[in-house]
Amino acid sequence: MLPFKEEYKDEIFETVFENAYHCLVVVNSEGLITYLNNSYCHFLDVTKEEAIGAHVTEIIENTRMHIVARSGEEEIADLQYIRGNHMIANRIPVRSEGKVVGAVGTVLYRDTEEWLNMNSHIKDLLLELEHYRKQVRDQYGNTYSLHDIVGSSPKLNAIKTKIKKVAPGDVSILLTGESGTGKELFAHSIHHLSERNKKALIKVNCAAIPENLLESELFGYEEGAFTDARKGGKLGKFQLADGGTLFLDEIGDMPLGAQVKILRALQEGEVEAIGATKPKKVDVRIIAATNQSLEKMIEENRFREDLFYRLNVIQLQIPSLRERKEDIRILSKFILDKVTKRSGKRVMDFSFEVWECFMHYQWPGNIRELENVIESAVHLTSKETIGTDDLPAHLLSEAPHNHPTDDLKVILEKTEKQAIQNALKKCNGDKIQAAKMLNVGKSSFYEKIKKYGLN
Ligand SMILES: Nc1ncnc2c1ncn2[C@@H]1O[C@H](COP(=O)(O)OP(=O)(O)OP(=O)(O)O)[C@@H](O)[C@H]1O
Repeated sequence: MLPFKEEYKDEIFETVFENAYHCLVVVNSEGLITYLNNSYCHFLDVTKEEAIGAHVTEIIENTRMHIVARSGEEEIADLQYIRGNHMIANRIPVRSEGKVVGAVGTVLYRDTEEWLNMNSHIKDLLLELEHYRKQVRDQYGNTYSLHDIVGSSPKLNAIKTKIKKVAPGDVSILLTGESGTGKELFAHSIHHLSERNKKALIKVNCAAIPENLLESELFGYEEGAFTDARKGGKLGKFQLADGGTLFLDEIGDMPLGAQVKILRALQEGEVEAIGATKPKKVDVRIIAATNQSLEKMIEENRFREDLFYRLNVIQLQIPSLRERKEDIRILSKFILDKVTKRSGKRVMDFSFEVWECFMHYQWPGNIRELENVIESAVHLTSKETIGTDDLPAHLLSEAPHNHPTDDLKVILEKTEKQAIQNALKKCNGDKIQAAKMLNVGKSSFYEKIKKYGLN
């Protein structure tokens, strides 16, 4: 084949790039746009002047071009949501002398009948997927991952790191911690991170099931096993969790009789439904949780030592809220956002005094109590900012005041904390500005914020 004449090169490029139906973008290795064709400009409603030189993330929604221009790994036929449409994106790295120097991206966008049909087909499929996801959520309860666990205190981060290490295995995990610290949330994230996440996490609240029903709840029964037995029998929680995870909540409330049966099921890997003629193999991972001291219960002969060792292969102690006060702010904001979205009420923030109160209160009911306090305050308040008059009285009685017996160090610390809080309030939470206002270095300011749990 004869090569094109050099003088047609520009025309060819012009035809291929500018008059193409698809959208085309080129970025350099820093992710800055070096070229955007007319179709794409038109679709994004930007001019070439605005786009060229800008970082691609500022111009194109959900783009990954800057990532490909760095990683050098091409991405073909990726679904990308831009301006209300599901587009098909290809991202191809450009190399020069073995080095990645940028990337070329195309998104398929043809304003034709087929594309519109395909787009609505995808929308339809996504709706269907959401429908099934909801069904799964309704059937098995919500599923949560580590991302849903709000907070970044060193204590919480240490638990998250440990969870990432132990979740993939099959070992039993015992979650201990006061009521309301989030044990159930952690159980979900362990399941989510494990290889069992395609199967269900089945929860048994050992405290909520009457002793005489526990066996049939856990192991199920066969048709005709007893007078009220349902036609066709009933699967137990162990069978439902087969291949997945069984979460035994409030394990300390499990009666001794049922403890023996659970131990047998775990040791032998099989369960026998009531009225069944032979046991059936089950493969479950156990996560148990308790807010009681099982060691103490063993001493009092209320919990079996052999079951304890079986469950306690890895123990994760979830810290109370008062042990990680650094998380109170972010948790409160997260909860406020959740409650206002649900209630539709416009409440934006907490007053300075409320923060003060939250930081001094001991939170015996932990995050569940924080949720209740915020939920009731949102309903009670008539302002956009929750004030102390929206809080229950017992929270206020723990508010701080200088004690006559405080030594100088304590008084200085209280004053320092107050000054930092005031500065942060004046600067709308902007730490760098607040540090400047108080004339302290950035790193020492951050240390103090951490020390006083103000982040
Ligand atoms: N880190 C967190 N981030 C966001 N929400 C949290 C967090 N920890 C707990 N919660 C919320 O607090 C509430 C109580 O949590 P959860 O039921 O998991 O506690 P628990 O330790 O299992 O309590 P109990 O021992 O009483 O069963 C839930 O609504 C949960 O979503």
